[in-house]
Amino acid sequence: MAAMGAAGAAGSIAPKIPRLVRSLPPSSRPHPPPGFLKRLPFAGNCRHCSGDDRRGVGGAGVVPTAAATAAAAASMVYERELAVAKKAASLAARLCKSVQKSILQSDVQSKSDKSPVTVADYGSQAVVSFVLEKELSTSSFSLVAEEESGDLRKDGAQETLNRITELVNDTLSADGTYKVSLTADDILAAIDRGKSEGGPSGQHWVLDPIDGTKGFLRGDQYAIALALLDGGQVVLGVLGCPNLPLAALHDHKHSPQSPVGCLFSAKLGAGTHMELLDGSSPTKVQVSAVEDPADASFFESFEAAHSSHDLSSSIAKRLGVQAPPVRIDSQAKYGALARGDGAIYLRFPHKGYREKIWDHAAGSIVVTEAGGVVADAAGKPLDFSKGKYLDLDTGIVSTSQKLMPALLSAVQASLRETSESVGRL
Ligand SMILES: Nc1ncnc2c1ncn2[C@@H]1O[C@H](COP(=O)(O)O)[C@@H](OP(=O)(O)O)[C@H]1O
Ligand SMILES: [Mg+2]
Repeated sequence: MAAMGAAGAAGSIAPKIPRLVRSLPPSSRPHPPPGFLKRLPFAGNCRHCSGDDRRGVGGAGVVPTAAATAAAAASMVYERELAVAKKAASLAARLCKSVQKSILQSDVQSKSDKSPVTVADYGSQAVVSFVLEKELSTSSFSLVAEEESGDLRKDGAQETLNRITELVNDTLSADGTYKVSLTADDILAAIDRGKSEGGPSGQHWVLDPIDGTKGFLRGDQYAIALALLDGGQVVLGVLGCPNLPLAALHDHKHSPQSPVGCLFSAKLGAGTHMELLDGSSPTKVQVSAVEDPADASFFESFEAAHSSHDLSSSIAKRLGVQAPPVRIDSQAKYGALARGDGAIYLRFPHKGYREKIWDHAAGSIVVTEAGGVVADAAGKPLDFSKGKYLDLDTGIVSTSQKLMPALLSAVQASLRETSESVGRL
C-alpha cells in the first residue's frame, strides 16, 4: 500500500529531520493529513491536533515546531509518488502534443454535456492510469478522473477506440520503459479506473487528463493536471503544460524562440519546482513579490463562459490594476501564477456551475507551495474532501499572501455592487 510505503520511508529518514527542519522557513505550513503524524515515529505535538494525532518528541537538541516537523516529514514521504506522477504527466503530455499537432475532425466527439472530448483526453487518462497502477500498484488504488468510457463502448466508436489504443501503446513504448501491447479492453479498463468518488479518508489520485479542452482544440494552452489527496488534503500535484513557454509569458513575446513545454511539481512542505517537459534540471519557483496591486497583472479564463470577465474587470479596477487581463486556458494559469508571471488569478463561474476537484487540486498546491494562497471568494481555503465537487462560495481567487487581504476586500465590494445592481433591475 502506498500509505504503508510512505510511513516506512518516513521512518528511515528520521535522524535527518533536525537538520532539515532548520533549513525550512519558519512560516506556518499546511496541516498534514489526518492520521499522518501517527504514522511517524518522530512526530511532534501539533497545535492543530488532538487525541490520537498527538505524540510527544523525545530527546534534546533542536526542538522543531510541530508544523515544520510535519512539513519536513511530508516532504520525504511522498517522494516516490511525486516521481511517478511526473512521469505519468510527462508521458500523457507527449501523447497530447502528438494529437494536437494532427487534430482530425474525426477525433472530436460530442459528450452529453456538449463539451468537446478528444482522443487525446481518453488517451491521456489511460496513460496516467496505467503508469500509476503499474508503478504504485496498491490494493486500494483510487483515481478520481474526468473521463469515463461510456461513449467509447457505444456502437460506432470502435475506430476511435482503436486509434486511442494505438496512441497509448506508441506513447508507452516510445519512452522505452514499458514494453507492453495493451488491448482495447485494457484501455477501457484503464480509463474506468478513474471512477472513484474521492472523499475525506484514504489516498485518492485526482486527474484532469486534458484541462482546457477548448484551448487544446484551438491550439492554445492546456494542461495535464494530476494530484494526490491524502485524508482530504492535496499532498502533491503536477501540471504538465505542453504549450507554456519556459520564459515568463510577457518575456516570451520578445523571445519567441524560448523553449516551450513546462512541468510544474509541488509537494507538501517541499516547495514548487518547474522544469522542461522534455527534460531539464528543476528550478524552484515563487509567486510574484509585487506589493502594490497597481503593479500587478491578473489571469482569467480565456472563455468568458467559464468566468465572468466583467466581475474580474470591476475587481481589477477597484485594486488599481493597470495591466490588461491575461486570458489563458486551463490550470496553466496556476503554473504561470506560481512562477510570478502575474500576481492574481480570478475565477467567477456563472451561477449554478459546480467546480470539480480535478480542475483545481494540482494547480492549488502548485501555487501554495510557491508561497501563494488559493481561496474561495469569502477567503476560505478550498475543501477537496467532499468528493468530486468543491462546495464554494461564489468563485476562486489566488494571489500572494501579501496581496490576499486587499484582493478579498475588492472581491467582496465588487460582489456587493453586482448583487445590488441585480436587485435594482
Ligand atoms: N460554465 C462553466 N463555468 C466554469 N467552468 C467551466 C464551465 N464549463 C466548463 N468549465 C470548466 O472549465 C475548465 C477550463 O477552465 P479554463 O476556463 O480555466 O480553461 C474546463 O475543464 P476541461 O477543459 O477539462 O473540461 C471545465 O471543467
Ligand atoms: Mg478541466
